[in-house]
Amino acid sequence: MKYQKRQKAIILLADGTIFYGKAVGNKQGSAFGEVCFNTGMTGYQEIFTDPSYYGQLMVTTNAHIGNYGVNDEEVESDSIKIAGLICKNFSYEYSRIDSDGSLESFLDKNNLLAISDVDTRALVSYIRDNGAMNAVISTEVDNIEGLKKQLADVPDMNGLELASKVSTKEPYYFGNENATYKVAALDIGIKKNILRNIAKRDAYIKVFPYNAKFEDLEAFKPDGYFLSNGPGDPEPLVDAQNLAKEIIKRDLPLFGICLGHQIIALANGVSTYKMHHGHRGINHPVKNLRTGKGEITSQNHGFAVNREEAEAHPDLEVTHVHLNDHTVAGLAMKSKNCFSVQYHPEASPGPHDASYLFDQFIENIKK
Ligand SMILES: NC(=O)CC[C@H](N)C(=O)O
Repeated sequence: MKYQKRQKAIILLADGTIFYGKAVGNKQGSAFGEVCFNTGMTGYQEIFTDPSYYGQLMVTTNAHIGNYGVNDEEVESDSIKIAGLICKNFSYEYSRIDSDGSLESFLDKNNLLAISDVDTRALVSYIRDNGAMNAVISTEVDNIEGLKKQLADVPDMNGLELASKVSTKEPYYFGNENATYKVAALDIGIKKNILRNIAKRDAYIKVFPYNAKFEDLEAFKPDGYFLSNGPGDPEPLVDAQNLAKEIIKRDLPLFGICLGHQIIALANGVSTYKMHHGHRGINHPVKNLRTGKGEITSQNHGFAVNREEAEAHPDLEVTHVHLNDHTVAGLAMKSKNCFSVQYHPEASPGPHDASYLFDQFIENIKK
C-alpha cells in the first residue's frame, strides 16, 4: 500500500465546524472554495474538469474515487476546474482497459489538493442541513486560527462573477466546417460534451468569449445561438444578459443550458436566487410538463430561476420542473424561438434521457 504515513488534513467550514481526513499522495497546502457535493457514482473525471465547478471544493459521495483511473478523452475542459477534492476512499490502484493513467497522477499534473478518509456522509448531511458555505481543506492542521482568517477573505458565491476566469480568451471553431448548420456559442464555462453534441447534429460551431457582443456572433452568420453552462452567479453577467436580449429581440433560434438558462431568465426580467445547497448528481428526476414524461437528468447548479416570477411572466412557459423540490428545470418563450434547461442534456457524466433537447434546438433552427 502506497503512502502508509499520510499527512493529516482538515476541512474547516466557514461556520467553524471541522472535519478530518488525510491528504492524498504527498500533497501539502490549503485550498479554498465553496463546499458542495456530487452524488454521482461514476464520472469523476468529467466532474473535476467541468468549468461550472470553478471555485468549488467538491465532496464526492461515492465510496471510492479513482478506481477506474482516467482517460485523456473524458474531459470537459483542458484542466481540472474544481478547487479541491474531498472523498472517502481514494484508490491509488486503478483498473480499466481504456484508462490512460491514474487519478493520482492526473491530480498531480493539475496540482490539485485532495483529501480522503473523510466521513463524507457526515459532511454531506451537515451541508444538507446547514447549506453550501465556504470552506478550506488544508494540511496545516495546527493553524486553525490562521486558516479561519484566510477563509474569512474568500468571497461569497452569491454575487460572484466567475465566467471570465474560465471562458476562452479568443474565439475558436469546433466541428466540421462543411456541416449544414452554423451555431454561435457563448462560452461562459462551456463543457466539451455540449460542443460534441451540437457538432454531432451536423453543425459547425464558433465559440466566443464571455464578453462577446451580438455583432461579433452575428458576423459568423449563425443559424442558431447557444448560451453555455458555467460557474458562479448569473446575475453579474450583464454582457451575457445583454447579448441574450439582442438575440431574443430579433427572434433568432436560442438555446441555453444551466448558466445559459439562468441568463435567459434574467434577460426576461425574471430573477435568480442562490439555492440552499443546490443540485449536483446524475439521477435527478425532472418532469417534462409538455409531454408529462419523467427524465432522469444530470445536474450541477447552485442557483435557480424564481418560479413564481417565471410563471407570472406573460411570455414564459415553465416547460420542466425538478421533481424533488419543484424548482424550474426548463423554460421556453411563447412568442420567440428560445428555450433553455437548468440541467445537463449533454450528460457527461450522467444519463442521456434529455439528449432530445439538442434535436429540438436543430429543429428550431430548421424552422
Ligand atoms: N452548471 C452550471 O451552468 C451552473 C450554473 C450556475 N453557476 C449555478 O451554480 O447555478
